[in-house]
Amino acid sequence: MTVLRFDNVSKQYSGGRQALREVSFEVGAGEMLFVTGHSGAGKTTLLKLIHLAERPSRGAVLFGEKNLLRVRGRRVAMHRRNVGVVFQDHRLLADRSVADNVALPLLLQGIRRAEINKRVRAVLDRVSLGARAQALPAQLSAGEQQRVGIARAIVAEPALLVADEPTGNLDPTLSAEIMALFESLPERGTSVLVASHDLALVKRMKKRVLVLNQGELADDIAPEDLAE
Ligand SMILES: Nc1ncnc2c1ncn2[C@@H]1O[C@H](COP(=O)(O)OP(=O)(O)OP(=O)(O)O)[C@@H](O)[C@H]1O
Repeated sequence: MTVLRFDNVSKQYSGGRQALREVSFEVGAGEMLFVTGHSGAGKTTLLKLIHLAERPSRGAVLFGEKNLLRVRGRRVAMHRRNVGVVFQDHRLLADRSVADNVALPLLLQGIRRAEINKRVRAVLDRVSLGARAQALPAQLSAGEQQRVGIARAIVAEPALLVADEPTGNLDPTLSAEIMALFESLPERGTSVLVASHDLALVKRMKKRVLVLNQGELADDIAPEDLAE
């Protein structure tokens, strides 16, 4: 089963910059893969087209059976329930506790408070932040804040998680912990697409790698073909 399909997708920003050129690939259910490339190669743009922060100039993005071109208005919020997003800069609400930040996607779905509390506790335990549930984001380290962002992105068990440089500012031990968490998601039904320019990390993970070069999909490397 295919979770995501890019069909000859191009993106030209209104400033004239061509960020993506005729990019085509598919992501299967239960797959974890990376997208890599130099700064400006188009990684963030590619992720934005998936969570509808941007629209393609040409081509189609399909999410399951759905052509995202047709997802407009109120349906955008519904689509985003199925896509968890981890931003490099966390984007946590500063005046809400860790638990309240993580609860947000479930609140938007109208889930009962008791059920929300249960799910928030479980996901905070998974990212080893059970003891910090009542802290404010500013009271946490950068790595802890990133883990809160990840907890918020996975709490609603989306079909796909997209993460933009999720280990950008983290030390190697924390990066490894976050990658281990991501690796555990496919068996729970969430596919994972991670944008990273950290080639050493990408190679270590031994997953499929999409390589972007100036907006073109220059390579689509299977795990077994990754050079040491
Ligand atoms: N909103 C925008 N308006 C105009 N041009 C943009 C916009 N966002 C990105 N670009 C341009 O599109 C190209 C691709 O940018 P993008 O952020 O997707 O690359 P990236 O691979 O994520 O880079 P980085 O690793 O530095 O984050 C760049 O040339 C960038 O300057």
